[in-house]
Amino acid sequence: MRQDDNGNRYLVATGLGRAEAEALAAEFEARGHKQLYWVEAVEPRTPQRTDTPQQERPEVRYVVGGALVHRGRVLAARRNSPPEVAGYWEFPGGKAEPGETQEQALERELAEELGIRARALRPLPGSWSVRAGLELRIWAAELLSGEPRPLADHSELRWLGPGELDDVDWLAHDREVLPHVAALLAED
Ligand SMILES: Nc1nc2c([nH]c(=O)n2[C@H]2C[C@H](O)[C@@H](COP(=O)(O)OP(=O)(O)OP(=O)(O)O)O2)c(=O)[nH]1
Repeated sequence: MRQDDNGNRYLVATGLGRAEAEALAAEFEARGHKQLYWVEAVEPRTPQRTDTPQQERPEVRYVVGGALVHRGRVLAARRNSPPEVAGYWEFPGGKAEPGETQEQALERELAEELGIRARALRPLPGSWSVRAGLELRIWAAELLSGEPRPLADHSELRWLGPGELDDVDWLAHDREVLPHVAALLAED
């Protein structure tokens, strides 16, 4: 898979064994300016329906979470709703509106939810299906101004240092991106 610096994700190659795919990804990664390459395991192909009318294919919408890094720590936010995710920790953010880029959506959501100005820096590898037609992406982001406060969707905020990433009960998808977040903290 390849992801460009706008968060657009492309299938580069398929049908390769893990080792061959990893080698190819490493080769592309070494050459690709501002592009991320990685390997994903896929289920064996199932027969595709070819008669699905266009209007039945759901449009994909993105939820963008921000790994907001500041002074070597990342911000975790505890959701207060809806019930199925309440109490769990996430990277604050929300759904992109039609016509909005992922960066714009993240910067708007962080302003609305936390009362801060932040800048989206780059997408971290990975994409997760929250439900049909809704994909989660996590972006690295930096704090430009303000002190985050839980204004809307969260009951609590915590700045986590490199040794504290496992200290909160993350939503399952967010947990998968933690190795990349740890790498961000090491860079900061
Ligand atoms: N914002 C955010 N949502 C996440 C993360 N991980 C994760 O599984 N989700 C899920 C929880 C929700 O089902 C969905 C995001 O919806 P949301 O409630 O944050 O989006 P929103 O603020 O635009 O919501 P709304 O105004 O449409 O109600 O994605 C994450 O790190 N950040």
